Amino acid sequence: MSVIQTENLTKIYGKNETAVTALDRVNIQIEEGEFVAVMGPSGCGKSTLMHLLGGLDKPTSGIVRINQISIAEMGDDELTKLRRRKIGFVFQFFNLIPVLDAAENAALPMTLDGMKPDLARKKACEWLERFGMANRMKNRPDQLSGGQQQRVAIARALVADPTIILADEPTGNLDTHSGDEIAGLLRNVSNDYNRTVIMVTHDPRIAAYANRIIFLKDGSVIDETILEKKNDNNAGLVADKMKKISD
Ligand SMILES: Nc1ncnc2c1ncn2[C@@H]1O[C@H](COP(=O)(O)OP(=O)(O)OP(=O)(O)O)[C@@H](O)[C@H]1O
Repeated sequence: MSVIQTENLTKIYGKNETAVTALDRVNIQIEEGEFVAVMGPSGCGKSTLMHLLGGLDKPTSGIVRINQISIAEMGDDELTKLRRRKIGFVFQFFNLIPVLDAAENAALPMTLDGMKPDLARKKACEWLERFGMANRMKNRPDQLSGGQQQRVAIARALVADPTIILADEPTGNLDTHSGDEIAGLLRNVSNDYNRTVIMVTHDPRIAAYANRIIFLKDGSVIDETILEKKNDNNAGLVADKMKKISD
């Protein structure tokens, strides 16, 4: 059953002569537990798509369904609950709070949602331990490497137990080695914990960790590739496709 589905999803910024069509009748369907990468040249609409899927912005026309329910039909309370509990967000620049330690940062969505700090911290620590951060719980962000900070941000995205993770260029601010580790971690989150992960990236090597790649150009889906198994040739295949699209 699809967890996310769009129907003729369209977003136009501005009006009249300044109007920009960022997404043009996009139809995608994403199943439970999939790890999908979204790729395409700069300005093709990747971030716009993520914002609409996460209910952070509204489409000009068309529909986003999460677990078969159109988010346009949700009231404000329901939409807030969806964003807080059903969807976890991961960003390029981690967005951690400098004065909080790793566990407090990862626990934040639960403490903001009214959970007792001790219990929220326990839940956050469980995810941090799974991500190899057991001895870093009390470190503040400035005492952590970029890759470690992104692990904290991913733990924060998962702490409320959402089924969907939306990651916008999660490796964009990391070196090659840390980028690989984070992409591998997101793949494990999808495979081992049955979360649906959608990740924007411009890096073919990172996209090759996904099970499926959706290619966007000028606001439209122009191609899709299913990657059956992780292997060393996938990044090359994806890079070739990207080059063809960009030419
Ligand atoms: N708030 C906005 N107002 C006007 N135009 C916008 C706005 N946000 C995005 N756009 C335009 O919509 C198009 C799609 O932008 P979007 O950020 O979704 O692309 P992207 O594929 O994520 O790009 P990049 O890879 O460079 O981050 C671009 O032409 C962009 O300039």
